[in-house]
Amino acid sequence: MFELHNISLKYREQTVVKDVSLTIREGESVALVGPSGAGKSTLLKHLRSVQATKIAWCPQHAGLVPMLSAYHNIYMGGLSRRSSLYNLANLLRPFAGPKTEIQVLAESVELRDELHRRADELSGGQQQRVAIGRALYQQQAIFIGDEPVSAVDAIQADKILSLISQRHQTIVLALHDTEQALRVCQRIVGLKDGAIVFDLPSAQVTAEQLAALYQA
Ligand SMILES: Nc1ncnc2c1ncn2[C@@H]1O[C@H](COP(=O)(O)OP(=O)(O)OP(=O)(O)O)[C@@H](O)[C@H]1O
Repeated sequence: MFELHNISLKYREQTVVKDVSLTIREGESVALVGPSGAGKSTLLKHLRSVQATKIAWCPQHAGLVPMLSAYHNIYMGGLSRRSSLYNLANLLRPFAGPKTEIQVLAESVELRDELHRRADELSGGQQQRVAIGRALYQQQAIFIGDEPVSAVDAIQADKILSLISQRHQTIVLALHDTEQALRVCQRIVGLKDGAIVFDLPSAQVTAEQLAALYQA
């Protein structure tokens, strides 16, 4: 799925990911963990760019269209599967097919009454669940999520992450909550200052390794 060899990534003159090598195989679930600014988002964006057509993408900031309903924002995940004419007509009056699909999807991310409300009238957690719905509606094999459940309560977060796992062959997530990362992903990649500090099966990651990652 991904094979990076000694990759460095920079913004203007500043290198923020340094000499990283990382291979991710089909079927793996991988969590990137590490302190703020470690380079997790930058690395995820790079992974997204190398497999652009195969990725369901859930960014850190939901990036919803504020004046459109939750329904239409989720529908956007499937835009590329349909013609422009179909998409335009569906914007004016939703067709039965996508309407049913999106209702079912919305239920699965615990959005029921919110589906026809404007995105900018939803809470942060509701907006994040719309963004997850939009990513799920992309119906791709690989899910890349940058803190996809950071604004959702712990019980909902676990349910949503297991839904994401069920629906994708391969998942790569940046997660701040290391316990959640250990629960959800089989493999943990610890990043610090743009470099990989450890890359281990979840069962082998120790509390000391995690603590060291977050020490200044
Ligand atoms: N668009 C940008 N332009 C310039 N520098 C950036 C940009 N985005 C991120 N950076 C810098 O790159 C470094 C890595 O940022 P990145 O967002 O990848 O970290 P992160 O581990 O995802 O952090 P967080 O957990 O806070 O989201 C940081 O020093 C950040 O300031």
